[in-house]
Amino acid sequence: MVPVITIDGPSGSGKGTIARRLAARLGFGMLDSGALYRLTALASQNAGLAPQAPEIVDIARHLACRFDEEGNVFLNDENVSRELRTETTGAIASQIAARPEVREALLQRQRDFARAPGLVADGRDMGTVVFPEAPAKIFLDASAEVRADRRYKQLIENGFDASFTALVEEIRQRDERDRNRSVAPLRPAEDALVVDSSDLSIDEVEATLWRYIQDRLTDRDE
Ligand SMILES: Nc1ncnc2c1ncn2[C@@H]1O[C@H](COP(=O)(O)OP(=O)(O)O)[C@@H](O)[C@H]1O
Ligand SMILES: Nc1ccn([C@H]2C[C@H](O)[C@@H](COP(=O)(O)OP(=O)(O)O)O2)c(=O)n1
Repeated sequence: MVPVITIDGPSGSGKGTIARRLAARLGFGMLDSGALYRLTALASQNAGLAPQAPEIVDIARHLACRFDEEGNVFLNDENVSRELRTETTGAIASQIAARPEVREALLQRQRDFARAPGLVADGRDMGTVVFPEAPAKIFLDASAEVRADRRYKQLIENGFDASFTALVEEIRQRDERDRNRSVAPLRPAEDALVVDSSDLSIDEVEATLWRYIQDRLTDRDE
């Protein structure tokens, strides 16, 4: 079986950053599962649909999207990388993601990303639902204040308008919805390594996870 490394955790915990570093180091592919929920949110908004509209299930099932090597994301051949990262899109993605039938529509597409030589997959339910057999599972966390601060800096750096106070509230709401939904709620898999990165640099997180992954992938080969 293709080795999969799962990285789950709340918004701003550093999943995407660490997933990119680990994938590059291992020469593995990447799945940014949040992007699929964000793409569904964007396509639904473009079609003028509310988050509860029944048509959204079909939109999720037939998403015409593409990811390139530089991290760009395309929806119907249009580069939507920038729109995808806004907090508004994140909030709608979180609402849509609470619907079991939307999650089901995206399930196989996510599993299809597992191809040789391996995959690093980040999201909310990678270790619990999508890849329960993964040999290495990580749950990345950080305090809500630290996560809001990171997101604020990231948005400003990328030229977006952002309010720190609004971000703290948005992150709080999204955490609550993602953790308390009935299907695939955000939680660590029983066999996940939980790392709180509040007081760790990106390099320190990477070093800790690298050791864990080496151990897990070696165990598997024995
Ligand atoms: N350990 C860390 N210390 C400081 N900043 C971090 C750390 N991990 C991630 N970041 C920064 O926080 C921001 C959000 O990280 P990101 O990987 O997008 O989080 P997620 O994918 O979990 O939402 C990015 O600007 C990233 O560079
Ligand atoms: N595997 C996943 C990935 C994302 N989601 C939902 C819940 C999240 O709030 C949104 C956006 O996820 P995304 O990982 O892009 O968000 P962050 O980068 O962590 O802020 O999608 C999910 O339910 N399951």
